[in-house]
Amino acid sequence: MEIKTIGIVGAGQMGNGIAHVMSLAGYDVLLNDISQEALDDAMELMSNNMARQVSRGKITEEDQTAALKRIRTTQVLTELGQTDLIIEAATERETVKQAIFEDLVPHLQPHTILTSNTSSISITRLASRTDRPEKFMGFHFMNPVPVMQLVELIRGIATDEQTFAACKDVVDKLGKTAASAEDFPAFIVNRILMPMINEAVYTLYEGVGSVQSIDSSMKLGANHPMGPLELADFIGLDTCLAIMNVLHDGLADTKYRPCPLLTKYVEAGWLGRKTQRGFYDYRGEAPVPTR
Ligand SMILES: CC(=O)CC(=O)SCCNC(=O)CCNC(=O)[C@H](O)C(C)(C)COP(=O)(O)OP(=O)(O)OC[C@H]1O[C@@H](n2cnc3c(N)ncnc32)[C@H](O)[C@@H]1OP(=O)(O)O
Ligand SMILES: NC(=O)C1=CN([C@@H]2O[C@H](COP(=O)(O)OP(=O)(O)OC[C@H]3O[C@@H](n4cnc5c(N)ncnc54)[C@H](OP(=O)(O)O)[C@@H]3O)[C@@H](O)[C@H]2O)C=CC1
Repeated sequence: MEIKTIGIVGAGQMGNGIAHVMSLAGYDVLLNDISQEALDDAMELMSNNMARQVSRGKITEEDQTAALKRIRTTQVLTELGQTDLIIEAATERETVKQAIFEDLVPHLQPHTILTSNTSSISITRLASRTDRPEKFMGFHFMNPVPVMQLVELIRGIATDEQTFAACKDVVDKLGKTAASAEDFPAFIVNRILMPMINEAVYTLYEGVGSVQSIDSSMKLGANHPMGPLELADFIGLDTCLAIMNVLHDGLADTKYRPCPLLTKYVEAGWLGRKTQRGFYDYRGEAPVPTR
């Protein structure tokens, strides 16, 4: 079955990036969020990001105009039932995702494929709450979506071959590279990346280094494009903590214990770039370390 229309749930940093690349690849996109403000912000951000791509010669102005025309927004989740493929990219909380899929199910066409952009949560468990576990899988983009080459594709226990092939075809049409991961907590990228970020927070917590020295060390000493604390702020500290909790609960090993300092930042509402404060304070001209 050929996929033509894509529904995206959640217009945060991932939802807007996914809508951006899907529309440029020629798909009709219906973007949903509970907040009209989030939908308006996403449209503005996509327009700005595409304008930058135009100015760098990566796409033409015609590409940008045509892509933006292919995106519709809605606060009514059930309208997404008319699309061929749904990618859920709402907050990393299992109860939120389950409620979204439960609301969607009665409104889906028989052929609609359901996927989640979850960073860590069991695909098999999410699928089991729907009417179509065979047409359900993980479709995990990396941040920032327009720049990062990888998409992790995760089969749940019941995912069928046609569903996997249809999603792989979409990844190919985006010009990105698919990696297949088994359905275990946090899959491949976050199973490896998130304990490193958590360890960087422990390094800060134990006073081994400051925010600046930890980030500089990993940038200059290990050639990482961003330091681990800068990257944590970029991902969102709430998302980082949620992933560590899934690893800790799902693998029952103390080596995945979330650092209490990470928990404290999240409890303070200091979630990183999206709230303007995390391991750095972004409210001034240049980011200032908060420790
Ligand atoms: C948590 C999960 O579940 C999984 C994850 O996603 S984990 C996170 C994975 N992501 C990473 O590890 C990102 C690590 N960081 C990087 O790779 C780089 O710092 C970065 C690509 C984000 C920025 O690179 P940089 O060189 O510092 O900055 P900058 O020059 O501004 O950007 C590089 C290019 O990306 C583009 N870019 C950056 N953000 C963009 C966005 N949101 N949309 C479109 N283009 C963007 C820039 O326009 C620029 O393009 P050109 O090459 O044409 O100039
Ligand atoms: N950040 C990252 O680097 C990556 C994140 N992911 C995953 O992508 C998903 C989204 O993350 P991200 O974009 O960073 O998160 P954000 O916090 O930026 O965005 C989440 C969006 O979902 C909205 N939302 C919450 N509940 C609902 C709902 N019931 N229906 C519709 N929209 C809803 C939120 O609205 P409001 O703000 O009003 O609550 C918000 O606009 C998560 O599962 C995350 O793990 C995957 C790869 C990388």
